[in-house]
Amino acid sequence: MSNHKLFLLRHGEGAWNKENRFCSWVDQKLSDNGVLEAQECGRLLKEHGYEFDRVFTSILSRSVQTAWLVLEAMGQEWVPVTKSWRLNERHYGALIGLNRAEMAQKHGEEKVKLWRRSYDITPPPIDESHPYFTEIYNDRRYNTCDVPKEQLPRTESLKEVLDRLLPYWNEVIVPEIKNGKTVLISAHGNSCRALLKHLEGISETEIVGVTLPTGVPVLLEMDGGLRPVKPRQLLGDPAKIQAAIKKVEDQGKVNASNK
Ligand SMILES: O=C(OP(=O)(O)O)[C@H](O)COP(=O)(O)O
Repeated sequence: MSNHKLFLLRHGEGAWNKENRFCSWVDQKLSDNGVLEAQECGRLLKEHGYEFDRVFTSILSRSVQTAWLVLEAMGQEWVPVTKSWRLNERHYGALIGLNRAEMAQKHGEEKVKLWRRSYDITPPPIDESHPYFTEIYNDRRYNTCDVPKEQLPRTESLKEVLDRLLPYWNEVIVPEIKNGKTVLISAHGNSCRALLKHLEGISETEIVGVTLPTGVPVLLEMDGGLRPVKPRQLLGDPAKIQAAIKKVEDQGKVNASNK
């Protein structure tokens, strides 16, 4: 049997990617540039001749909007799209809304890197006094989850993202892939990193060095047991992809440009 192809995609640039703020569960839309990134991603996938059977997104608008734009650019708008909070971005707790460069100024770049990229460090939880608490937890979308609202996270490490994502991956997405379906997961920087860690067996130390740029599809080819048969491929111009990764890494530096 031929290998399975799985595509992971971090949505196009959102308004807060541009402002260098931890966005997480705040529902920002794509920026104008993010719309272009998603459309360009769809054109690239179409040029390669890829066809999707199923698309999975989080319940945050930027991942849903990206999936729509990609499918539209590919002429595959009819493909079923399924949404789950389990693909949401990592819940950044009390860090939500804060500017990364200002945090680096205050706490040091190393600390910010640990908050952003380590496997098991959990930021302080969000509480009711946080400026975005009500906006997040009063949002109707969180009444639709498969756990009661009170049990939704108030902060998460990458490990905790993987813990809530894995049941959905195993019970909903894996059967589709094993049935021969080609799947696109349009999600977020850290929900995609968590899944990559699981699929590629990346160590807790090595995952710190994995950063995903916005709007760049990651192709994983896997055998029947869903073990990768070759290294992940980031599709597109390698120089542009490296520059985009550096831009995300630099967001945690004191003199990040926010551009
Ligand atoms: O909302 C976020 O990610 P997203 O833009 O992939 O949805 C996070 O704020 C990403 O932040 P990070 O790159 O510091 O982990």
